[in-house]
Amino acid sequence: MTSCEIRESFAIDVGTIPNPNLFMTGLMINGFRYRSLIKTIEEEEPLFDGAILRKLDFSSTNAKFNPKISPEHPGENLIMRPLCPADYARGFVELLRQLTKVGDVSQEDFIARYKSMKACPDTYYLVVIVDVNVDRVVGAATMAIENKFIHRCATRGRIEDVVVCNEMRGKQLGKLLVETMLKLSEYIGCYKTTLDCKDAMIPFYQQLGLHPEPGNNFMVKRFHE
Ligand SMILES: CC(=O)SCCNC(=O)CCNC(=O)[C@H](O)C(C)(C)COP(=O)(O)OP(=O)(O)OC[C@H]1O[C@@H](n2cnc3c(N)ncnc32)[C@H](O)[C@@H]1OP(=O)(O)O
Repeated sequence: MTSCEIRESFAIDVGTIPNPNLFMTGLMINGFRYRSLIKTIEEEEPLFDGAILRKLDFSSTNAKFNPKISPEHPGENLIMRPLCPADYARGFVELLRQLTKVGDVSQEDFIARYKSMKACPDTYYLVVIVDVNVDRVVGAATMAIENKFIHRCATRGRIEDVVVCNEMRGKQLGKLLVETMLKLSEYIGCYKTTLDCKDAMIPFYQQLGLHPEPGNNFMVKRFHE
């Protein structure tokens, strides 16, 4: 490959990524820069096609947003997008510690889990909100899709692991994350979407159109703490 071809590949690849500035850190020697770029693009590979987030109709929402926000415009200096491998370095796992016990999760553990999710297309939708000013993950939520035989081979969604970092709470991001997950599950065609939460969180989810169903119980058997 000539240096000219290398530069051409660089230009094409940079054009496909959201924030090219992040990718200008490779060595100036052509071959080295190209190799470091490829590694970086892998690190920024989204778990799923983020275009789906822009297709969600936020013209009407269960949540009241004031001011209005959406996946495309989550707030000043914020972006919402699918999880990517580089989010480990952006504090994704640390953020989860504000939700529950996480334990030791090395970068290798994280990448292995990311890859196992990525290998199941249309199943795991992990969305993050990133503060681009500080390049940190400040919010996250998951929707897992379960394919069933019942209800004529229906699909259901489960919302999991909703969290917003302490410093960013009260800015509607929690509502935005859950509303996005609900709209996403509707868009995908789920016949229902559920979540488990503590009693204290019921009012939060009720304002988003979720409600406890009389007669339906949440049962659990725990095998580990
Ligand atoms: C399925 C699950 O994952 S359940 C676990 C939920 N996650 C957690 O408990 C982790 C720790 N908590 C958090 O990360 C955050 O407090 C979240 C995600 C619950 C809320 O995030 P925020 O960005 O602060 O919420 P947001 O600003 O959108 O708040 C919206 C509204 O919910 C209300 N609210 C926020 N937290 C709570 C709560 N714990 N209980 C009841 N209401 C709440 C707010 O008062 C606000 O009401 P308003 O719109 O009438 O003013």
